[in-house]
Amino acid sequence: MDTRGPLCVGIDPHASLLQAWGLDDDPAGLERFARTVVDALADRVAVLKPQSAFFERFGSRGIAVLERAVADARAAGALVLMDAKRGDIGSTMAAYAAAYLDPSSPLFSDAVTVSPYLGYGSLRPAVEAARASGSGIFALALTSNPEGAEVQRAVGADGRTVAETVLAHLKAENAGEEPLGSFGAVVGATLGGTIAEAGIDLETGGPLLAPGVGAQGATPADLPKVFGPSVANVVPSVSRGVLRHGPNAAALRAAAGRLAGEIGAVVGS
Ligand SMILES: O=c1ccn([C@@H]2O[C@H](COP(=O)(O)O)[C@@H](O)[C@H]2O)c(=O)[nH]1
Repeated sequence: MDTRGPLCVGIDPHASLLQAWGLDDDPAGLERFARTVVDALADRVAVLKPQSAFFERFGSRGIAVLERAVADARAAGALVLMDAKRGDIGSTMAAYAAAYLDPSSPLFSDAVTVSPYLGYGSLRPAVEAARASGSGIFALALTSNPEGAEVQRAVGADGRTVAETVLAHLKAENAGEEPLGSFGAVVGATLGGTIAEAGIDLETGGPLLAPGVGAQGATPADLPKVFGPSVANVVPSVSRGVLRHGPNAAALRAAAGRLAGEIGAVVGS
C-alpha cells in the first residue's frame, strides 16, 4: 500500500465479461482472461483478488488456471488476496487454511477471505496458519450487499452487533502490530454513513477491504463518509469497474490508474 497505493483489483471472470472480451466461456477463455489481467496490472496495483467462484465453475481446469494466476501475480510483485470466503468448523477450517495459507500449497496466497459466521473461534486454524506463514485473513464484518445487515447488525446478549464482535476479535489479533496487522476486515464501500451512525469502531489495527466501488455503486468519493478516520487503512476493491475496460491492456491500466488517482485524492496516499 505504501509503495503502490491501496487499490485492489478483482479478477472476476464473469461469463458476460468473457463474452465482452471476445473469449469463449471455457477454460481456455478463462486462462486468457486471467493472464491478461495479471500481465496488465500485477506490476502496479497493491493487491489482485481472484474470485475463486469464477474459477471453480470450470472444475479442475479452472483451478489450474487459478493456480497459475496466483503464482504469476505474486511473481510480478502483487499481493494476492484469494476471495474464497471460507468458513467451517475448526477441523475443516484447518484444511482450508492448508489450501490457502500454507506456502507448500499450489494455491498459497498472501491472504484469504474467511467467513466468521460459524463463530469467530472456528477461524483459529486460519489465524494460526497465517501467523506461521506471514500471510493474512480478511474476515467478513460488514459486507457490501444489503442482505448482510440482518446477520451482521443483529445485536448479541452483550449489546454489541455481530459485526462489532468480529471487529473486536480482529483488533485483538492485531494488537501490538505496527503499522497494520495481518488480520483484516471486509467492510463494504456501499454502506454510506450507516457505520458512523451506528457508532461502529473500525479501528482494528488491520486493513479494511472495501468492495463495492464501481459496479455496486460506490465511488472513491464515498470512502471518507463510510470509513471516517479509518479511511487510511482502507483497501478499496474494484472488479467489474476495471475489468469492463478490457481486454486491451493499456485500457485496463488506464482504468486502474484513474481509480488509483481518485482513491489517492481521498485517502491521502
Ligand atoms: O462484501 C463483499 C465481499 C466480497 N465481495 C466480492 O468483491 C467483488 C466485487 O466485485 P465488483 O465487480 O467490483 O462488484 C466480488 O468478487 C464479490 O464477490 C463483495 O462484493 N462484497
